[in-house]
Amino acid sequence: MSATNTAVQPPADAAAPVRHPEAPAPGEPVGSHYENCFGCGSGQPHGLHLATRAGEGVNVTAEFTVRPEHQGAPGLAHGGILATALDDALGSLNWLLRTISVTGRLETDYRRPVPVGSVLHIAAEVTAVAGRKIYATAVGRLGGPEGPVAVRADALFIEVKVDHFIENGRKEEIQAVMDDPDAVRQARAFEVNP
Ligand SMILES: CCCCCCCCCCCCCC(=O)SCCNC(=O)CCNC(=O)[C@H](O)C(C)(C)COP(=O)(O)OP(=O)(O)OC[C@H]1O[C@@H](n2cnc3c(N)ncnc32)[C@H](O)[C@@H]1OP(=O)(O)O
Repeated sequence: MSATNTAVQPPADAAAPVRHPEAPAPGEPVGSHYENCFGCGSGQPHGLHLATRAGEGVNVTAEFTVRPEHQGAPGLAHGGILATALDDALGSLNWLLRTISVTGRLETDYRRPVPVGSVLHIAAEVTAVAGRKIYATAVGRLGGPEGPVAVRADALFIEVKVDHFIENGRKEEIQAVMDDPDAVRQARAFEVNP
């Protein structure tokens, strides 16, 4: 079944995505953007701890191991958690484009239940770019990277500046990030994207 909303489908005049020359090399881990991120941060005990690697194109692969704290129904992953896993893998595509963008829309199809203990093998890629709009898609498979599809999503990400976070985030967390000069330098560098 394909997406139903045209908002997540690129317009005919959208451009093909371009892998940034300073993107992580194929096979390299794509680091977490923030240690307290529920999707990829190491500082969240119940988080998803997504392990993501760069692909050869404008794409990534990631694995998410479903733990008991991720349940919705007994023994099964919560659907919102699965959407989070896809959303986070899609968010890590920022590192391939070297942009900063946030999810505007995420349309998810659930095809198979995902048991606790299983590994969701995620593949995500940017399909097109139109101005600030980044169109991307992600799929999560069970049993291996070629296994049956359990969940998939089409997404629209919107490019933002670092100020998006500074102006909207809670002061305590923003201040903590601002106190780390490396984090600020890295984030600002993403704003300069020839
Ligand atoms: C210092 C720390 C750095 C940390 C870095 C972390 C990086 C990454 C983290 C990743 C973590 C994982 C990922 C996460 O969890 S990201 C977290 C979840 N997402 C959010 O919190 C985003 C909340 N939304 C917003 O902030 C604003 O709405 C944004 C910024 C998205 C747009 O507001 P803005 O005022 O800027 O722009 P605009 O309103 O003029 O819209 C622009 C264009 O886009 C179109 N449009 C917009 N929305 C939608 C929509 N829903 N469907 C269809 N179209 C939509 C709109 O029609 C327009 O089109 P056009 O009229 O031009 O044709």
